[in-house]
This record gives sequence, structure tokens and C-alpha cells, in this order.
Amino acid sequence: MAVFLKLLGYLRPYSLLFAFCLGLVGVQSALELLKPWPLKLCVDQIIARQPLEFWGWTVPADVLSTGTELAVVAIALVAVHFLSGFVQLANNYLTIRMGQDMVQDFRCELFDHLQRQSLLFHQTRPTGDLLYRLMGDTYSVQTLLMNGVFTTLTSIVLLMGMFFVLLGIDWELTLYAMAVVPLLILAIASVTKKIGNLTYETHMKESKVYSTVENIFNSISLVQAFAREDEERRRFVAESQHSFDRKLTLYSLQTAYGWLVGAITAAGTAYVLYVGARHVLEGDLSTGDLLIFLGYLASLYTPLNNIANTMGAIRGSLAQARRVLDVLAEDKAVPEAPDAKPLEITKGAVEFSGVTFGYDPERPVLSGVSFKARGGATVAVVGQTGAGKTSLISLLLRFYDPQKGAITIDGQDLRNVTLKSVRQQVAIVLQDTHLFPMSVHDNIAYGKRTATREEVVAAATLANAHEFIEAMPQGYDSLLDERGSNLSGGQRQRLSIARALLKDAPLLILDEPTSALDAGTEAQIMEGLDRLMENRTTFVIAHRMSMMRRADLILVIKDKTVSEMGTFQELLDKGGEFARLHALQFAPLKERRPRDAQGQEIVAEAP
Ligand SMILES: Nc1ncnc2c1ncn2[C@@H]1O[C@H](COP(=O)(O)OP(=O)(O)OP(=O)(O)O)[C@@H](O)[C@H]1O
Repeated sequence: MAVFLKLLGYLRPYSLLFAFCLGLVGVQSALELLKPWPLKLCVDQIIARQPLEFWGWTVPADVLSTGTELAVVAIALVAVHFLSGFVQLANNYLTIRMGQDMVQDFRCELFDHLQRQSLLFHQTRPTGDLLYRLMGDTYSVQTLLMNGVFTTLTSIVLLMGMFFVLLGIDWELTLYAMAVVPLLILAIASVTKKIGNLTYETHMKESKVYSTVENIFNSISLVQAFAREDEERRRFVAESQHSFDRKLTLYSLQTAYGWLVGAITAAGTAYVLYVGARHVLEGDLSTGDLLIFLGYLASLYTPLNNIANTMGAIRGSLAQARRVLDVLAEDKAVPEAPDAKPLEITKGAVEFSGVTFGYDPERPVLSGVSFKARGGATVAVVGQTGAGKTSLISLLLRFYDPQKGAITIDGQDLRNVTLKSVRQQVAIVLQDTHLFPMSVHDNIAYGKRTATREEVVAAATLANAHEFIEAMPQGYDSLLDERGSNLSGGQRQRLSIARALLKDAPLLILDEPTSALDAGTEAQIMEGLDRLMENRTTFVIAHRMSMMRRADLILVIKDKTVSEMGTFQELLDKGGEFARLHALQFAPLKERRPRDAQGQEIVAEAP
């Protein structure tokens, strides 16, 4: 019920249009009522030559010639069907449009929610599953409100209208016709809950398939390199088959349910036909009235059928909607203080005071980290793999908030400023460059959408990227492939440097992007980086000594904290962890070979 009420809220902006569409259904129902009348007039007045009784008026049988009467009846038949079809067309258009708009609202809410969530949320949720919820499950709002609520409401109105009309023709037959209602309620109660549960399971299985496919194709180079195609195919087929099995059970149940509802209403029709024919034989009812009654009976059972069927659809869509609402209820966004102000960077001084952070608060990866970096300084973060370098940098971007301590930029605690203002003032260049499948120009201008071509070219030139861009078939308008895979690693990095240069943010974060490149490419990229780092506070996860030498401050992360800090020379003189790392990097290869307990080099023996 709570899910239903929540979804009902999405109808509020469209309540006027919804009411108008209900009105249209009223008009359409009135036209439906007129549909069997030409047939009755033909049988009773034209063929049997009886006078027409109409609201207390009696029209004698011979007012018009038979030919004229037949023509009027034929034209009336076409006109009623034409008008009814037109109203239905208008109604369908409006209700579908309204349903789509509601799906769009629901989708946008989920999309915004997902974009707000912290990296931790996205790292733990399979993207394929989220995609399915966003693109598939959000349709539930349309199914529920338009196919469910709207159809039920119009069916109830239609049912009541028909009930009174039929009462007027033959009250006894009407009561017999309504005898099927308790049976229908029984059918609805016994099957629809099961349909709802099965729908939920089916969608869970289906989104599992999406996640698997997304996983496989995201790592397609690995799959191919390890020749795992057959295993991955088996995994895909097995999961897809699970989903089909569930779907087949669901379809079978839905069909059996439809068949049960159809059988109940057919029994009702048969009974009415049986009793009605006796009424005609006994002279209590004219043949035309029986035809009208049977015609209306279909119109009485159609809404009953619709109500029964939509109960199944409602259950199913409630189950789907629950999958969207579950995600909406899970809020792992980095919280924004209610009185948060935009971050104002003047110098760019950064301070960490007693910062403790863990992805799981019980297991910190950084503990009691404190340091100060003056504005404009280059800070190198150094440490062994898994030491916590990326985690420290992520805190600066406020991808996460620390559990203890505070991070300030120019004296402003990051928790008290708006998230957007922090990220707008930080440019970032990562080792693993992210590029979008759009033009080179748009990729460079990603952080500044208003950038002119001149500005983009200037940034690309500073990043040493202009030459290779110009050599591309359409220059700056060349489209990049998915993740920029039609470029080399060095070219991708030069583009990301150009992107950061164009953003011109006072704070810069680098995950030393040259560490995996050859010396020639590194030199080209270093030139671009040096220009980028000028006059900005820069945090760089440094892997190469050349980068560490450039730094004004080196932070050595060990045992979850900053174990040493200082300039390159200070740390070397100190002879601690940094000196050890330095010695390891510059030691001749021979010294780095593994040794046994006695210090003897371990050499693999030839077979
Ligand atoms: N999203 C995450 N969820 C849980 N634990 C994480 C997550 N990301 C990193 N960790 C853990 O936090 C610790 C620090 O990781 P981090 O990535 O900050 O190290 P790093 O120094 O940048 O390593 P590398 O040089 O290998 O990139 C590691 O033990 C890692 O397993």
C-alpha cells in the first residue's frame, strides 16, 4: 500500500489532465451505449414494424419509408462507431503521453539520485542492475497509474453505468448477470499476489543478466586474452535461461488467470442467454431487447474483465516499482550541510587535521593524518601499493567524508561548503584517462562547456596535443570511440591534461599520469603538466623520483598515516621509509633479486 501511495504522488502534476481523460471515457461510454441501438431499431421497428417507445414518447412504425429508415439506421451505425473511435484515439494519445511523462519524471528522479550517490555506492552496486531499474522498472509508474488505476476507475464507471441501463431493460436478467462478480473476486484474490511475486523475481533475474553482460563486455579484452569466451557464454546462457524460466511461469500464470476470468464471464453470458431466451418465448421481452441486453452484457463484462486483469498488472507493477523505490530509499550521498556555502579559494592552502577514514568505518585505511600545504605548493603523496594514497586524494575531492578530523581549504571545512563548488574548483588528471564517445573538442571542453574553439586549441597546444589532433581526419571534430580507444595511452593523457588546463581550477589532482609511458612521451607530457601545475596547489600521487623532486612537500603514507613529510632532500637525509623506497627504486636490478635466508641470490636453475 505504501508503494501504491508513493506512486500515486507522481500523478499529482497531471491531475487535471487525468480528470479530463476520465471525462473522455464518460463520452466514449455513452457512445458505447448507443452502439447496439441501430440493430434493435432494425429488428423491432423496421422488420417487426413495432412502434418505437422512447422516454414516454411513442413513434408510430410508418412515419418514414422502410428505405429511409434503413438508411438512417445504417448512417447512425457508422456515425456512432466513427465518433467512438475518434474519442478513443484522443483518449489513448493523452493517456499514453501522460504515462510517458510520469515515467520520465520517475526516471529523472532516479537518475539524479544515482548521480548524487557517493563512489562507494557505485562501487558496490552492479551497473547493469541499476541500468535495468532505471530503464525498465521505471515503466511501472505508467503501468500502475494508467493501465492500472485509470483502467480500473473507468471500468468501475462503465460497470455502474451498464448496470443501471441493464436494470432498466430487465432487472432479473441483470442480477443473474452480476452473479459472476463474487467468483471473479475469488479469482483475483487467489492469483494476483502470486503474479506480483513472480514479476518481482522475473525482474531480479533479468537485471542479473544485464549485470553479467555489462561485466563481460566491460572486460572484453581480458575475456579474450584469457580465451574465456566459452565459459562466459555458459554463464550468460545459464542466467538468461533462469530469467526465461521465470518469465514462462509468469506468462503461464497470467494466461491461466485470463482463461479463468474468461470462463467465468462466459458462464455468466450463457446463463443470461438461457434465461433471456425463455423471457422472449414467454413474451416478457422483445427479441430486439434481448439483442440489446446481450450487446450490453459484453460491455458489462468487458470492464469486469479489465478490472480482474488490471489487478494482476497492478501487482506486477507494484513489484517493479518497489525495485526503484528501494534504490531511492538507499541514500549514500555525501551529505550537504543545510547552510553550506560555496567554497572560496584565495590561496589554495590545504590542511588535514587528525583525519581518520575507512570505507568501512570499523576498519580505517587512514588514521590521524595531519599536514599543511601552502597555497600553490606541489604536494607529492608517496607510499607502497594499498597504503592509502588514492583514498587521501578522494577525501580532498569529497568523494567521501572522513569519520574523524577535518580537511580545510583556505580555512573552510569541506563539510561546510557545497559539494559542487569543491568539485568545480578541482581539476583532475588520472592515470586511467576517462574519455567520452564524443568529439575531441567536446572532450577537452568537458569541464567548461562554454569554451570557444580558440580556447580549446590553446589548451591542447599547451598540453602538446594539438599536433596529433590536427593529424586526425576531422581534427578537433573527430569523434572518439568508446572510452577513447582509438587513441594511444599517451594521446589520451594529453587530452586529459588539456581538459584540466581548460578548466583552469585553482586546485589540481594528478595520479601521476606519466608512470606507464616511455621516456619520449613522458617528456612531452611533462611539459604540459608543468604548465598545468604552475600557480596551483597540486596533489600528485607520485611514482617517479623525477616527480618527487619537483614537489615542495612529500607525504609518505605508511601504516595508515603520514609517517614522514618534508622535501626530497630532507627525507633522503632522514634515512627513513622514503630513503628506503628511493634506494629500492635506484638499486641495481641485481640487488633487487630475491635472496635466501643466508643472503644468497636465488637463481632459477636450468632444467
Ligand atoms: N572502495 C573501496 N572499498 C573498500 N576498500 C577500499 C576501497 N578502495 C580502496 N580500499 C582499500 O583501502 C586501502 C587503501 O587503498 P588505496 O587505493 O587508497 O591505496 P593506494 O595507496 O592508492 O594504492 P595503489 O598505489 O595500489 O593505487 C587498501 O587496503 C584498499 O584495499
